[in-house]
Amino acid sequence: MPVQPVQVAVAAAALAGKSAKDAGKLRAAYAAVDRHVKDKQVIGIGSGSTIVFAVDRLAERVREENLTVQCVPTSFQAIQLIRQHNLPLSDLSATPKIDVAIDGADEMTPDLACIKGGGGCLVQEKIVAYNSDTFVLIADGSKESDALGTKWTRGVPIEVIPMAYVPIQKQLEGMGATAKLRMATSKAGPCVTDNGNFIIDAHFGALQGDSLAPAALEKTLCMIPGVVDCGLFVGMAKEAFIGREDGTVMHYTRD
Ligand SMILES: O=C(CO)[C@H](O)[C@H](O)COP(=O)(O)O
Repeated sequence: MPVQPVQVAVAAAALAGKSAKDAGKLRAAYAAVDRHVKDKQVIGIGSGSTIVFAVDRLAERVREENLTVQCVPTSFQAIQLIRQHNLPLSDLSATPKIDVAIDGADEMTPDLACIKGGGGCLVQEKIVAYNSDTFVLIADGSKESDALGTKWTRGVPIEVIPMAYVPIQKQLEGMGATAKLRMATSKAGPCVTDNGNFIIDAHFGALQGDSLAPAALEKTLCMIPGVVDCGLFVGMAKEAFIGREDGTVMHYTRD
């Protein structure tokens, strides 16, 4: 898969006080917005900490260039971000065809397969990505990996219907995974997604070999009754912008 460095223009003020990691997220986000966003587009807005920088840049461009865009959110967090920046909020009913969706990732391989859902928004993220012409990942350099499951060891996030979580957890353990029900922070009990479901984080080790290859595992997981979707995104992203701590931004493209 081709990968090459790209130039990104970022004002020094935007980087002031940022850690090298956050500066990497910001540069990646700006690179994606500057290369992909055009007037009159419908834009999918991902979730997480990196997308915050992308929405900042998007709002800046909309103001400065007088762009007309529609924003389709992937989570309640994304709705709030869109509203806070006074960007036009849309949804898949009003604008079912998305021109470009931009989103973060928890771990990504050079073929642009990734694990998503660290922030618990994987279901809507996958729906928005699937309905976009171009799905672009943005991340800092800590997300680059040779094999999924080796850097992001918290497990593949799997959104499940609450009444089914125990049998699904047992089935995942039978497949050799460490499967944990994600618990909420600042609230007693499980983490409840924007869709009213639970999340099981299933760590299988490195996702390699016949049955654990990301594409095969994604299909297997999604076939389990009660699973709504999983955080393996395979063959979806066409490009990725990765902001490394040395200040470079690497641009990955998939044929
Ligand atoms: O999938 C996600 C949320 O469900 C995020 O995109 C992913 O967790 C990356 O987050 P961050 O940008 O904070 O590293």
